[in-house]
Amino acid sequence: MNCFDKLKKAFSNFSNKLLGKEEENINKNEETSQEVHTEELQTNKTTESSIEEKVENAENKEKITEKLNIFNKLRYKEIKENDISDIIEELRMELLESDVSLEVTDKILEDLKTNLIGNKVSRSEDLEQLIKKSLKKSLNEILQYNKIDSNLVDNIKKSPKPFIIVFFGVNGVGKTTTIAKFVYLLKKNGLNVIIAAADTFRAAAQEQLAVHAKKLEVPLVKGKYGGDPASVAYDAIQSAKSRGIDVVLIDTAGRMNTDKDLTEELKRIIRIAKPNFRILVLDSLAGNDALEQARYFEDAVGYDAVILTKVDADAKGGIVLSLAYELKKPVIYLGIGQDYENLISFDPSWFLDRLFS
Ligand SMILES: Nc1nc2c(ncn2[C@@H]2O[C@H](COP(=O)(O)OP(=O)(O)OP(=O)(O)O)[C@@H](O)[C@H]2O)c(=O)[nH]1
Repeated sequence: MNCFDKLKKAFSNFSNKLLGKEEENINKNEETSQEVHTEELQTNKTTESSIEEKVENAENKEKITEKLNIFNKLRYKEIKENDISDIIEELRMELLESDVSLEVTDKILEDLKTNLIGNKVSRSEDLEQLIKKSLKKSLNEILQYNKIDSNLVDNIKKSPKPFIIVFFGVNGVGKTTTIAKFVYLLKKNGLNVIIAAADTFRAAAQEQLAVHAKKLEVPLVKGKYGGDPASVAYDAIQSAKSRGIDVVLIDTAGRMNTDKDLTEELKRIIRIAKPNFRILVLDSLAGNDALEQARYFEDAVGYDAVILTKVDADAKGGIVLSLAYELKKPVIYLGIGQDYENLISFDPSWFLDRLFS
């Protein structure tokens, strides 16, 4: 699965540039171009313009090599801010491009500067370790809000029944699909479930959930198109109570931050259903918009945790850090495909391993 690769690459690029590892590649490329050059000379095909090009390439190469040779310049000397400022700026760009927010990027780079500047290193391995240690420590601090004591399924098992969860988020992020995956997970854990199709706004949403409910063999409480979603949630909860069902999952209509009426409606569903747990569903491909959505829903209704969907579609990963650091919200599951089993627990250690393996 390709995910978080961009973020991983940003960190490894920083390390490689500082250690001059890329120089080896440039030298290899240079050898190849020398061979081509010799061939050209032999066949007498060298033109004036190609010579000019080569001079220019050689000059560029010199500049790049000088830049890449940072470690050789730093060896045995105290690292100064000036020595690393260029590659710190390059890392800043790469982190921002990986959906890491400004605030989180600043923290990572400040930590990196604090840990590197003033140090003396004689071996490249020591510098590599120093960089890795600094980055891992920063990310661990950032991700501390992701370290929750026990997972949601265990919490549900320990709590009084029915345990009520409401899912919300903007249109098309994957709420309905995620609910279906969550039903599958709960059933696998021996819990029985009822779904409240409280999206009475989008006609097809009820049918989409009905298909899942049938396949997963769980009861579904539907509402009329345009009807009151809060009463659908209420009916499902009453039904769960009378039938001894463990968990009520409430699907809600997708709503944009501009939908004032739908936001009021969501507040009403929450007031009436009194959920034990509120989940914001975010699309990992939404970039900075996802962070904006997270801020909006926090101000509007508040939530306990995030499920990040479509991570299988080469998610960049920065959003996980921004959510934890800026909103103090944990990501608890990742959607990694469209099948029921494509929902995995998010584990910060797994995330760090993925970035630094
Ligand atoms: N690749 C991939 N696709 C996903 C994932 N989760 C959901 N999708 C797809 O995203 C699309 C939208 O999913 P829905 O579950 O309908 O989204 P929704 O948030 O309920 O949509 P609205 O009710 O319109 O707001 C569908 O095509 C899903 O199959 C995931 O983890 N990975």
